[in-house]
Amino acid sequence: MKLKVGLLGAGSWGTTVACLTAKNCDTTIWARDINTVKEINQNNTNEKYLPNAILHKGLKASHSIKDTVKNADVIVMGIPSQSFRKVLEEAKPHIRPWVPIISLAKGLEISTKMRMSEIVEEVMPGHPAGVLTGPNLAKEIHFGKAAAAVIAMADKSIAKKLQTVFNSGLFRVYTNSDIIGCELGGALKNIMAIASGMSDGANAGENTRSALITRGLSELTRLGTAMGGKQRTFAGLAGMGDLIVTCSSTKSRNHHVGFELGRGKKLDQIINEMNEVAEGVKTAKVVMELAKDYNVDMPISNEVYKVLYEDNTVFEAFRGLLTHEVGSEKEPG
Ligand SMILES: NC(=O)C1=CN([C@@H]2O[C@H](COP(=O)(O)OP(=O)(O)OC[C@H]3O[C@@H](n4cnc5c(N)ncnc54)[C@H](O)[C@@H]3O)[C@@H](O)[C@H]2O)C=CC1
Ligand SMILES: O=C(CO)COP(=O)(O)O
Repeated sequence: MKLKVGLLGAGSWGTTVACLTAKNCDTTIWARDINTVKEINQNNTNEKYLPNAILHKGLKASHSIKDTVKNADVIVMGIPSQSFRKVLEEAKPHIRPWVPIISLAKGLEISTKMRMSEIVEEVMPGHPAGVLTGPNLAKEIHFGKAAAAVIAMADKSIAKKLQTVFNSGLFRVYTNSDIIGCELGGALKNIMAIASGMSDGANAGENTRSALITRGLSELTRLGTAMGGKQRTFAGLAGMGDLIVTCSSTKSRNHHVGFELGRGKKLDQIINEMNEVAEGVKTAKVVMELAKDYNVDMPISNEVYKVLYEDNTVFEAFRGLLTHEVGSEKEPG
């Protein structure tokens, strides 16, 4: 018998992942907007988030969280980080005991500095928590371009079972037991993507972008390992892989925010003009606090933060980076 997936959140990635799981499992997706529910059920489209895409014909949409999760064998959370807890709490009374809960989100909760799997453990103790992450631009995957991802869970046997839920011909899902590293890789690379976008928007050049990616990897690995992630994870799909794609692609929303900042637009205007989330904008706040808590030097994140929240210009950010002491590449600084 096919497993049943209940997926909460019908944005671009939630809808894309629902189409992937619909190939292997009975999948129901919850959308908070009734028009999105009708559109998915009647037309097999979700134009707001996946323009010109035809969704999997077997995918069902629901406007009821209860109906989406009550019979599910796996819950997938396609909700951005700042709303993740609220939606999970709404779903909680209807989720069956011990059902695994997999996060798709790449961010940290501002008020608590928590990772999404920590929120799952707090709200729903006893349920295996995991994350699906990696270099996965929704708009490419939906249109059938090959990609690889990681499912990270503490329990290897459950991760192995869930591999079969998400894996398909063109979407290759590896397992990893380092959930801390995988979640942090996904959250921290978004800030580097804003930095890289700023550099591209200001026409700084491709050598600059490459330097930002490489030093960004070093920076996120420093914080990530201090917080308990494994060094190897940051060199894998959830770290370097995701960092490269998000820092180099104009399809990335975080890169887009940085690009527009680099062209001189104000953050409020950029956000108001987008109808999708760029998680790095909020994660930058949390990361500056974590850098202090763990006493880790994060020069790129610090400059991004000052552009986002202290009215610094992109020019000042680059000057800040260029005047930062140049250490040895081998040293942590
Ligand atoms: N789009 C992509 O290519 C990828 C996105 N992600 C991550 O997946 C997560 C979800 O992102 P997307 O689907 O891309 O975002 P999106 O901006 O396309 O859509 C967000 C969805 O969440 C819903 N939502 C937002 N706040 C809500 C609330 N308070 N209550 C209920 N629903 C709410 C929206 O209605 C929308 O359906 C993010 O953390 C993102 O970083 C991860 C990999 C790839
Ligand atoms: O995480 C992503 C690709 O792996 C998507 O990045 P953005 O949220 O910046 O679009």
